[in-house]
Amino acid sequence: MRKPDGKIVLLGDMNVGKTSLLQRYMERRFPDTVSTVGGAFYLKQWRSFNISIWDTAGREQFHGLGSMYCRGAAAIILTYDVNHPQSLFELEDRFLALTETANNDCLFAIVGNKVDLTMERAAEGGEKEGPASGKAVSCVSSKVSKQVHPEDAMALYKKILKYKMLDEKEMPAAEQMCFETSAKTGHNVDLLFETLFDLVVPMITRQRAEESSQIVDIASCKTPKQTRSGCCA
Ligand SMILES: Nc1nc2c(ncn2[C@@H]2O[C@H](COP(=O)(O)OP(=O)(O)OP(=O)(O)O)[C@@H](O)[C@H]2O)c(=O)[nH]1
Ligand SMILES: [Mg+2]
Repeated sequence: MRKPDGKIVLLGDMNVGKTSLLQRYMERRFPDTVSTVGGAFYLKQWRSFNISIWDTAGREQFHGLGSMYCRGAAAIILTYDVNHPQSLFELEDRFLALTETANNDCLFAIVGNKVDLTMERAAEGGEKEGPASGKAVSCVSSKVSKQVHPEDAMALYKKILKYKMLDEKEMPAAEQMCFETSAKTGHNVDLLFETLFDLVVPMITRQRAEESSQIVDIASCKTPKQTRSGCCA
């Protein structure tokens, strides 16, 4: 098997939907999942590059493995559940420290999953009227209002850049790197992965160019003339 050219890692608390997002993207379906044990990866061919995408376990007992999976990562997808604020806090508290082993110029995406479970703002207003209007409230939705807003994710993104001492002007903007997704409906899932692939490919190309410029042509190196050592011959 050819060695992958780049690595992307999904991190985040258990149950936020990391495995489901990856399966939605790679297999175009939303199957039943079981909580991940350890980690697993898919290989994605993007243009002429081979990118590995690693799914990790969110369960606390596997936490120690996280930094191993992040080693050499070109991008990390920090995933939370838009209905559980704690899952966003955990990203900063528990998961950010695991990314120390990633590349120095590693990209970060912050992904709020399960938006399909939240109430559409448009559906809240519009047609819906109270008893005083004489119109019945037409639909009773089982959806709940969103607990975490995109601004919270963008604030975390900016915080991460500061923490990593990355220059905000040189990194992609928060608006580009914070996503709300649904692995169930597929909402924004392709956009998430393909935005990252398009950002990671130039990094791989740059890295290769740097590596090849550092290769020393041994054949062209002349053997230095034998000189007598010592200073007082
Ligand atoms: N409604 C809805 N449910 C989702 C979505 N994504 C995942 N789920 C459900 O959430 C549960 C957990 O999903 P997983 O993908 O296994 O979560 P995980 O983050 O991989 O969890 P760990 O492997 O334990 O870290 C499953 O029951 C999924 O079906 C989504 O976008 N919408
Ligand atoms: Mg999983």
